[in-house]
Amino acid sequence: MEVGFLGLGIMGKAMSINLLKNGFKVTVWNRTLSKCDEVVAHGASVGATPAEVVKNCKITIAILSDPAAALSVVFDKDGVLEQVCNGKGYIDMSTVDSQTSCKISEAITSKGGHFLEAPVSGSKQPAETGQLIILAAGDKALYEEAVPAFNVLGKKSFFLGQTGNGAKMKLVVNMILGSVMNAFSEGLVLAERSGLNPHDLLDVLDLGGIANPMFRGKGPAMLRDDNSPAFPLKHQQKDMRLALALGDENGVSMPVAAAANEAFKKARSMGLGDLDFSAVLETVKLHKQSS
Ligand SMILES: NC(=O)C1=CN([C@@H]2O[C@H](COP(=O)(O)OP(=O)(O)OC[C@H]3O[C@@H](n4cnc5c(N)ncnc54)[C@H](OP(=O)(O)O)[C@@H]3O)[C@@H](O)[C@H]2O)C=CC1
Ligand SMILES: O=CC(=O)O
Repeated sequence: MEVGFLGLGIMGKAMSINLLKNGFKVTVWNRTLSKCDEVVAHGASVGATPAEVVKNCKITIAILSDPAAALSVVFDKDGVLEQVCNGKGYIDMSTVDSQTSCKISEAITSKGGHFLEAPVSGSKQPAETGQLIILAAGDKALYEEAVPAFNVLGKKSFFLGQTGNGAKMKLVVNMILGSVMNAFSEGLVLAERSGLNPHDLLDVLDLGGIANPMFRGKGPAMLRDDNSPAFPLKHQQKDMRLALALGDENGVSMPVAAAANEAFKKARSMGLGDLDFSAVLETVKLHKQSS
C-alpha cells in the first residue's frame, strides 16, 4: 500500500518509519525539509509540497502540531486541497478541535475527496512500537481502507461515527491526562518536601487502585529532572485549552482542568513549552515557604 505522510515531528517521524518498516511505500513532506532525511534513509520518497504528495498518493496521512498547522497544510498555497479530487483520501491524525476537523472535512469532500480524522492516544514510544490507540471518525469507507495502516500504527482502532467525534474523544482523554499529570506533580513535590522518599511514593502508587503506567513510566525521569520531550508541553496546553472550549460549548464545569491549564500556561511562560509535559512539575517546585 502506498501512502503520503505530512508532518515529521516526534509522532510523524516514528509513525512513517513504522509504516516503511512494515512494507508500505511512503512519500513524505515536512515544512522543515531536513527532518525528512532520517525517514528517507528508511526508504521514503519526498514530495516538494503537500499538494505534490496528494497528487502522487491515493491516501495521505497528516500529523501536525495544532489547528493552525492542520488548516495551513490543507488550505494554503501548494496545500492538500489543490490536488484533492475524486477517489483521494485524506486522514488527519493531529490533535485538533472538532470545528477544525469539520472545516477540513467540508473542504476535502466538496472536491470529491474522502476525509477521516484519526487522532491518536499514546506518545513517542507507542508511536515507535505501533502501540497507539486510534480514534477515528468520518468516512467509514476510508476507515476500512486505512485499517492495514492503522494495524501497523496502533494496537487498537476505534471508529467513533461522524467527523468531530474523534477530535472530541481525544480532547476528553487529554484533559484527563493533563489534570492527572498536575496532581501527580503536586504529589511528588509534597512527598519530598514533607520528608518522604518520592521513590517510595512511586512504589506505593504502583500497587494501589490508582496505579498508572504514566506514573511508573514518567515518575523516575521526573525525579531526575529529565524532561526530554515525548509529548511536548506546548501541545498538552493546547489540548487543555481546546478541551476547556469543548466544556464551555457543552456547559460542563471543569475547575480541575482549568487549574491544570493555568499550570501548563505558567510552564510555557517559563520557557518549558518544548520540554515534555511532565515539566509542569517545575511550576510546583517554584513555590517554597519562606518562613
Ligand atoms: N508527542 C506526543 O506524545 C503526541 C502528540 N500528539 C499530537 O500529534 C500532533 C503532532 O505532535 P508531535 O509530533 O509531538 O509534534 P512536534 O512538535 O514534534 O511536530 C509538529 C509537526 O507539525 C509541523 N508544523 C507545525 N506548524 C506547521 C505549519 N504551520 N505548517 C506546516 N507544518 C507545521 C512541524 O513541522 P516542522 O518540523 O517544520 O516544525 C512538525 O512536523 C499534535 O497535534 C500533538 O498534540 C498526539 C498524541 C501523542
Ligand atoms: O497526546 C498525548 C498522548 O500521550 O496521548
